[in-house]
Amino acid sequence: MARRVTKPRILICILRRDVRLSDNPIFHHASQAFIDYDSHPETPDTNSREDSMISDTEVPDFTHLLPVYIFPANQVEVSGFLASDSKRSPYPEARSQIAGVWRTGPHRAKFMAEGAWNLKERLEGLECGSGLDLRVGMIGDVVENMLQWYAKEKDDDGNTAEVSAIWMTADDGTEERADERDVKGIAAHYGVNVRVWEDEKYFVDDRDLPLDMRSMSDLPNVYTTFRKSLEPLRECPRQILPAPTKLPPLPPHSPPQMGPFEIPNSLQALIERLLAPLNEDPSFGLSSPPQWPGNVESAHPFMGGESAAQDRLSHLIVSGAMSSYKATRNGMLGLDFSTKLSAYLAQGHLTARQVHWAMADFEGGNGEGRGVQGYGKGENEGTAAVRFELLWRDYMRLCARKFGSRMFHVDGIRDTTSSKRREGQDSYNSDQDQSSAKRWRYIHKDGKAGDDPAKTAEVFDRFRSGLTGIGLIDASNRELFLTGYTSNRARQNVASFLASHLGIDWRIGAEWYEFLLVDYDVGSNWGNWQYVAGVGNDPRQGRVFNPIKQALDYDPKGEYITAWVPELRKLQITKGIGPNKEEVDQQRLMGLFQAWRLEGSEKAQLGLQGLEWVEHPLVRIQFSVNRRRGQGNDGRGKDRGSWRGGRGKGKGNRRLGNEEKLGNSGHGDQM
Ligand SMILES: Cc1cc2nc3c(=O)[nH]c(=O)nc-3n(C[C@H](O)[C@H](O)[C@H](O)COP(=O)(O)OP(=O)(O)OC[C@H]3O[C@@H](n4cnc5c(N)ncnc54)[C@H](O)[C@@H]3O)c2cc1C
Repeated sequence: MARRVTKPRILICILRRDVRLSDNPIFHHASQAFIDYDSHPETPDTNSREDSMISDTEVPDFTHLLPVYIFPANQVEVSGFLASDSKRSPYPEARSQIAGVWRTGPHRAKFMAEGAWNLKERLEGLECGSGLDLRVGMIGDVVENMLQWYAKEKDDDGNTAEVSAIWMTADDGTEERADERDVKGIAAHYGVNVRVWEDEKYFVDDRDLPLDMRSMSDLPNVYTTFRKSLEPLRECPRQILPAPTKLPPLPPHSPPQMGPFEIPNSLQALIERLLAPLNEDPSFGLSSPPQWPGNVESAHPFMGGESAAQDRLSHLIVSGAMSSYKATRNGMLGLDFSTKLSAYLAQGHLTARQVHWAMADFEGGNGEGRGVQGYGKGENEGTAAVRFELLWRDYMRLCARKFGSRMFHVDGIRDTTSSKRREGQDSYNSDQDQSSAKRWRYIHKDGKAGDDPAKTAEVFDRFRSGLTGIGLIDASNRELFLTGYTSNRARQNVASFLASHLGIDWRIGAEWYEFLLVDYDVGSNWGNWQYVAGVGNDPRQGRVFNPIKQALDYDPKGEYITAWVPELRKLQITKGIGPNKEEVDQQRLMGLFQAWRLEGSEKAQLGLQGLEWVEHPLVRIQFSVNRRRGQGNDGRGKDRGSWRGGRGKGKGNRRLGNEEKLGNSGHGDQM
């Protein structure tokens, strides 16, 4: 049907962490409104829309849709996009507040670029003239630039194009909410209406939360209480919004990228621009950065984007990995011990309810996975455990909404009374004047813990480089540096080690994770760090992970440690127990877990003698095993041998062993 010839009226959609075509409220409603309008241009039929969220008055009158994905300059370093060497970026470097590390590292920058590019291709593939513009800058600046440009620009017929509305999806991070306020303020100045849609990438839709929880002050401070209020979890998620097949076309003209930046026109060039400033110092400030060991593969070799996310989800169903998830989720090596969906979920390449419905179809026998064990047999242990974990993610997100900048405070979210007192204050840096319940060691100031910030910085450097001398911690930090991923089990140990064994301000660990994680998510990262550091919403405070016992339980053959710490590969940890029979020698395993325990001659033979991390580990954890022959460990925490855990030398190293978190029982508040 021919459209009325009129000046273009543009709906601008700002995309942030909702980089997908399917199950995306913005694209769904833009498509619905457009199709309705296309069939009945004079009397748009708003009643036919599926979702009651959108009312007649809220449907903007638009002829064109301009989706825009913005790399935000405060989170992603954008100086690589400068149009020439002589230009200077108007933005400060995108570095963290305390440790001064990049906020977005190479793994996630690449993943984000792949995600945005994939969406661009998917939109262009609809063949209705749609597409995606990529921009860099602060979100408010980009929007202002666009509104200014449209206010001045004439189209081919001499008409000024008109921006009829701006749509974006809500996000719970403090910076993201500030962006939303900026956009609203700027748009109001230009007389443009802004609609911020519910963020629908979570397991439980906000609109379905129990009434008393909608006001955040009533969000339970304990996950179990939250979960129980929503069970049965399988019945929680809403239906998926279908991917549109037709969208309004891009406007005839769109504002160019504002100077001094320019946007390249291929994915490869986009990635190069993002990585250019990071590549100036590939050691990222470390004196001995981890090097790729041979013969090991990344546990997260996946590329970003909605298409890759759907492929991964489908693989998890048809391979049976989703159904075996409960048994394997505490693993550390390989592709399928856990879902590896976190990065897709964090960037909004995938929604939690898409994961739910893929599993529900399998459980109901009407989806993929025919022939796989459990097909058509309802919820199984694995699929139930995935739902349980997805709800953790929801909970962390709601905590971020509830506690705002308190998520970044050294005392965490526990000190809620003083948090109320200090409401409105940027508490990220307010530790200067607050008395912490715990004395932390800082790298940026004297923490009054008898420490020296310069020394703490050295210790932090060794921690990040995987040179602490504790095998599990070193393997995980090297893996993280090199691949952008490390398992949940390893993350818990690493966070606990920094906060409890080393007594270092947990926030610099969280900043380091923010920099490196491919799946970084503000609520999940800062919430989990707080939880493990003992300043978050763990109902049992003061738990400390013993990385030796944890290694014994979850890496009983030392495979994970030797994969990432190749210096230890030649250490023979088995002994003969009969003709052609071998078993792991627990005493030698202890040498793998902490190399300082090896005999001098053995260290010399293995080339370990004289290495700082071997001779002078950051912490020595006294731990011995007394295992009867033949009583092995099944690698999933079912250790039946006896052991004695003792007090280590590091400060803050308290209540090791018995007080550590439960194994993989799946009970209580375990993450
Ligand atoms: C110190 C620390 C920092 C963390 N930082 C992040 C982060 O920045 N982003 C992030 O997504 N997760 C974070 N986690 C949680 C968890 O480690 C990862 O979600 C998980 O390891 C990702 O791998 P997966 O997708 O294979 O997880 P799976 O084990 O397959 O779990 C399925 C999904 O459930 C969710 N999930 C699982 N565990 C948790 C949890 N403890 N908290 C919140 N969601 C969870 C994730 O979305 C995950 O993709 C952190 C955990 C710790 C201890």
